[in-house]
Amino acid sequence: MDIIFYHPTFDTQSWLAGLQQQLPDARIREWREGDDRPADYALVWHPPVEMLAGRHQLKGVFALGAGVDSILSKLQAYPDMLPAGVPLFRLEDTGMGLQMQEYAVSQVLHWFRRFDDYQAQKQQANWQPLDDYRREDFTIGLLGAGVLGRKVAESLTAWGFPVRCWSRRKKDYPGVTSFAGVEQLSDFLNGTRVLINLLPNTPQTVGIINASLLARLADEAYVLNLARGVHLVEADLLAALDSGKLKGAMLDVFSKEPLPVDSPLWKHPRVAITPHVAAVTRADEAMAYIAKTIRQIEKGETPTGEVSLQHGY
Ligand SMILES: NC(=O)C1=CN([C@@H]2O[C@H](COP(=O)(O)OP(=O)(O)OC[C@H]3O[C@@H](n4cnc5c(N)ncnc54)[C@H](O)[C@@H]3O)[C@@H](O)[C@H]2O)C=CC1
Ligand SMILES: O=C(O)C(=O)CO
Repeated sequence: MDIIFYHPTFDTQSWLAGLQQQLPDARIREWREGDDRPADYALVWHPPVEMLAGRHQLKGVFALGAGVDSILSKLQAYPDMLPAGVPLFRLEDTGMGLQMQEYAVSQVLHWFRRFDDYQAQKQQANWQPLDDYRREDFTIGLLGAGVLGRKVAESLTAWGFPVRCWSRRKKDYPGVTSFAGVEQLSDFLNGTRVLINLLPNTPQTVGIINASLLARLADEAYVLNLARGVHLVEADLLAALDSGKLKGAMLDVFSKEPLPVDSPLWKHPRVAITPHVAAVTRADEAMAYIAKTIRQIEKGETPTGEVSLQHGY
C-alpha cells in the first residue's frame, strides 16, 4: 500500500516515522511537486491541486484536521481535485474533544465566577465583592452538536450548568436539551446566556452569528467562537458588546487570520483572543485514528468520519 503525505507546516519527517510505526507494511512518502507515482491513500492539509487531481485509484483522502472547509472551498474552484468516488475523511476528535472541553469549561467558569468583573475592578484597586451568578441563569447554548459539541456539552453538564444544543437533527445527549433546524433556532437562542459555536463552515452557517441572532440571546450574554471566523459578523459582535447586550466574548477564530493588527477586536476590553489554538491536531492520536480507518477500509468495512460532500462537512 502506498501513502502520500502533504502538510505545509507539520514536521513531515516525524509524521512519516509515526505513520510507519502504525502501518509497518505501508510505503509512505512525502508528496512533492511532480510526484505522480501511484498512491492508495493521501493525507493532506491545504493540498496543492495537482497532488490529488487524476488519482482515481485513491481509496481515501484524509484531512489532517476536523474542519474540511479549506479543502472543500478549493474543490469548488477545482472540481477535479478530488476524483469522483474517492471518499474524503476528516479527524473525529483525536484529542480535540478534550482540548475543546478545557477551553470551554475554563472560560465559562471565568465568566460565571465574574473573574472578568474582578479583573476590571482590580485595575481600579477596587475591593468590592459582587453578587454571585446563579447556575440557573447561566444556560449554555451550543451551536453545533457533533463530535466536538457533544464533548463540550458533556463537560458543562458535569459542572451543573443547564446545557442546550442546536444541530441539523435532534440529539439525545444526557442532560442536554436538543433543538434542531432553522425552525427551532429562535427557541434555542431564547434564554441562552453563553453561546458556544462549534458549527462547521458551510454556506448555511456563514455569518450565522449576526446582529439578529445576538439580539435573541439573554441579556448580558457571552459568545465563545471556537469554530470558524466566518461564522461571526465581527462588526455586529462589537456593536452588541458596546450596547451592553453582550457582556463578553472570547474568540479563537477570525474572518481573517492572523487577525490584522488594526482590528478593533484587539483593543476591546471585553474581548479575549487566542490565535486559533482551541484544539490542535494531536499527532499520535491522529495517526492512530488514520491507521485504524485505513485498516477498516482494507477489510471492506465502512469507517466513520467520511465527509458528506453534499452537506459540506
Ligand atoms: N478552533 C479550532 O481550533 C478548531 C475548530 N474546529 C471547528 O469545529 C467544527 C466542528 O467540528 P466537529 O464537532 O468535529 O464537527 P461535526 O461535523 O461532528 O459536527 C457539526 C455539527 O454542526 C451541526 N450542523 C451543521 N450544519 C448545520 C446547520 N446548517 N444547521 C444546524 N446545525 C448544523 C451538525 O448537525 C453537527 O451537530 C469544525 O468544522 C471546525 O470548523 C475544529 C477543530 C479545531
Ligand atoms: O482541525 C481543525 O479544523 C482546526 O481548526 C485545527 O486548528
